[in-house]
Amino acid sequence: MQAIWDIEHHQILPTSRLMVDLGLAMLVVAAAYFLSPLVLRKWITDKDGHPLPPGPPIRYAFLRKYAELALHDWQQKYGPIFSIWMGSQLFVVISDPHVARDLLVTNGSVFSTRKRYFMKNQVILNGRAITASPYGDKWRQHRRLATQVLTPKAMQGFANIMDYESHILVKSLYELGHKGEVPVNPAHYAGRFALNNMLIISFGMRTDTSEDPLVEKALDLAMEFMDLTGPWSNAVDFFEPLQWIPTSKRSRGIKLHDGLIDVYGSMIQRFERRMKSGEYVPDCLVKTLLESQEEEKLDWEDLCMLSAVFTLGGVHSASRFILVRMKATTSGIIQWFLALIPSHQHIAEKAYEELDRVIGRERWPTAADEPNLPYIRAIIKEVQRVHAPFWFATPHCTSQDFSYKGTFIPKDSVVLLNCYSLHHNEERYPNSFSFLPERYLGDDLGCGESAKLANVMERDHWTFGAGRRICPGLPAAERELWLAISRLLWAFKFEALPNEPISLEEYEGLSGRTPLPYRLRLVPRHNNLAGILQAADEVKMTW
Ligand code: HEM
Repeated sequence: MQAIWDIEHHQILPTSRLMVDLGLAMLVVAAAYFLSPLVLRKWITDKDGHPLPPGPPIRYAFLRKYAELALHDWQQKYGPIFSIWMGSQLFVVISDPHVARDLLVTNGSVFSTRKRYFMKNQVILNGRAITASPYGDKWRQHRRLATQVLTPKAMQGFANIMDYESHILVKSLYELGHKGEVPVNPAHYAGRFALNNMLIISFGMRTDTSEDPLVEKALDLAMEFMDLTGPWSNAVDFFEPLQWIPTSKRSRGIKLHDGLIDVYGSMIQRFERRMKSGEYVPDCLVKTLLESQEEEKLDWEDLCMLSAVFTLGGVHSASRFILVRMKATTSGIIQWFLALIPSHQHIAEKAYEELDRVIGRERWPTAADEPNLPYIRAIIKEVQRVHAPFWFATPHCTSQDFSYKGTFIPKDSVVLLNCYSLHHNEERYPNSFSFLPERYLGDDLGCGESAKLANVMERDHWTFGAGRRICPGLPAAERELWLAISRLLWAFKFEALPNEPISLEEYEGLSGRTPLPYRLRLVPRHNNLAGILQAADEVKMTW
């Protein structure tokens, strides 16, 4: 039998006994580690003795598959603000509109930085791309540059192309569906719609076919980004020693970072060549960045990451897409809308009534019609409430200690906006688990204006986050969603397939959520559709 020399007691121990002792010691250490919140919750207080927000007495290594359900249970048990430990990271979870306003908006100077998530913010985005930047001058500078092309006024410059893209979306689905005879999975086309809109805003270009190699590359990168990031998905973010182990996931993160620099870097170089040769280039993010690069002291990685996050972020959240050649599929708000509507025919009927009455059948809705179609607006808001793509927005982080209503929120806490519970607040949204667009009738505000309301209980929803980090792409996203959804409703009836139920409960994605793949029939509502769709053919834009 193998033996080992025990230095302290000067005796030989059998290896098996030593292994058992070691195993036991490790168990004790692990138990002490995972149960330490029992003690820490008493120890960690502010100078006035206020404890952390209440929460479970153990540390978690992972949460169950649909983490929002765990958080919803906890908010029912612990209240509107609670705390949990994921590994070594303390999370403070906000589930109430007043608390969200008090902390993220009123005290935005404390609650607006980002945790240096190892995978997303360090390895992949390297602290850049606005979303990964710590709160401070660099973040302010990058956000200011980016929002120049995203203001509602700047959106006017992209109005025609967004209009055109929604045309192509409806046309593609019409052709694919053969007048409702062939069931369609709309995800790829919805994704291409969003991708083209973002490419126009970022690079002043679009893809002309859904098999475009550029789309393929961008989709690959976006899929990988979604797989690798997420507020709860990476143990490596919460157990720091794991960050030093060269795992395959870590290698994928590094490869993705390099891929983003490669793909977006070469797109920027091509754009720059055109600019320098005197060729016409449209106003867009990359033009703004290149023109101000020297003055703003932007390095190459800044340029690549800013343009990448716009393209990926916009597509990623505005309407997920599908990689048809692989089994992986994704989708977003447009996907959820199309998943919901076949089982809510009475809502579709009301929408048709409004469209026929206000718009008629000789033309279809435009951006200018939005104020006159309150029911369609209400449908879009309700889809965003019931199926927000990110149940936890993007986590914020505290930059200093903060005391709030008898609780203590330490510096470096990750602060999570629990949109699932916020969106199922029965006081604000009676019958909150039902899809009821009527609840938004009379709400004439856009999401950006609604987020500024003094009475936070009147805010429409929290899908775009809150406070100083609120999504800067909101005007673009709203315009896109309006054009796509109002036109889809004008054009089609939506029918589920008898033997292919569409799940509204299950979903895919860790950092964002999209429905499981499904098919439906899109039946033209009237004969005028064909005529209107003939008016625009695909435009090939070279660059
Ligand atoms: C339906 C579509 C979209 C949804 C639901 C969405 C949602 C979000 C959310 C929840 C955040 C985090 C906010 C926070 O930290 O409180 C965010 C941030 C961000 N979004 Fe969006 N977004 C959408 C579309 C877009 C588009 C179209 C763009 C670009 C054109 C964009 C660019 C960004 C950027 C750059 C950030 C980071 C902001 C910062 O950290 O300061 N998003 N978005």
